[in-house]
Amino acid sequence: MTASTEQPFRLGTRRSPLALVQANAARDALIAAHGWDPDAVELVEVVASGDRIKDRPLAEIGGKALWTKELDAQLLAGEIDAAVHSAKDVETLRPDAIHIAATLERADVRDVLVGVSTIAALPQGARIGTSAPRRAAQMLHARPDCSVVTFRGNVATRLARLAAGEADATLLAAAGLARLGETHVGTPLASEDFLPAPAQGIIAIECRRDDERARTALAAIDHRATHEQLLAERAFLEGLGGSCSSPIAVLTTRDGDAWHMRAAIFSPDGALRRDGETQFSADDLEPVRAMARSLLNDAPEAIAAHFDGPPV
Ligand SMILES: NCc1[nH]cc(CCC(=O)O)c1CC(=O)O
Repeated sequence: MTASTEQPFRLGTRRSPLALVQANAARDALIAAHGWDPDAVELVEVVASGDRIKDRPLAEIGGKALWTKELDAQLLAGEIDAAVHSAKDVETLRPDAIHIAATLERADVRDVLVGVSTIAALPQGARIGTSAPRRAAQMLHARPDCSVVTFRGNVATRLARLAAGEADATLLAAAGLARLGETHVGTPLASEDFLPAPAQGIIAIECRRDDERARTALAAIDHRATHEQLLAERAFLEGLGGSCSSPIAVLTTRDGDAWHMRAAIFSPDGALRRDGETQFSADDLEPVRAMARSLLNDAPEAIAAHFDGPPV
């Protein structure tokens, strides 16, 4: 396809530096997979409400739709053909007319600790800068003496707030740091010890469910193993009725021909933690939903209160 014979493929993206790197990765993948001219894919920058409101925790200002609402509207209005997202920021329940058509190969799933070299090296009573319930709870579970200060904004903003002494340490996704070229920052935490967020490290590209042209174009860049992990982790989230205000951690790894999932849910203060694990195959996610059910059934109220349970 060339831009002269057909309309360019319009890829919607947020405007943060990380979002733009991710959108360019999707664009490069499309161009390479189809042998398209560089101008056959056009990036369309969209301002998300989450990028405008920076001083309050996400859970307080309405959750993850803050990252998807504007891109969804443009997609449904036909102003863009697809939207590129950090899959981690895409809410569990999506409009019926929108379909996750492709995922790029999952990057490093780990969180990076910045400010100190290990969790054990945190000074007594250290302040952890984060606004992610999972990072806060998991860290407080390991270090109940620490406290959490709300840290939002893009990666550069958070690093600047750490440098300004607003916290003693912060946690950032290795995937995001790497995409921004910040590989020298901090120390990655082993994913088995500090479990990642559902979908961390995955770039997802959505299109209209009924748009065959876009679906075909995007199928060519889909990384199947990543897509399988994403669907499984999203099924787990759905089974819990979890949102971005629920402290949920999950790690999916290959186990021979099958997949293995480890998960943990927490009370927000980190005092309580429940762990689960299961094996599953991509064509049967029931074990994943069963794990969500049994975790919730056994969870004390201090944990369960932050989950809605499976959809009815
Ligand atoms: N919540 C913001 C967000 N969404 C996705 C990433 C990183 C990239 C990824 O996980 O793919 C980040 C930054 C961070 O958590 O440090």
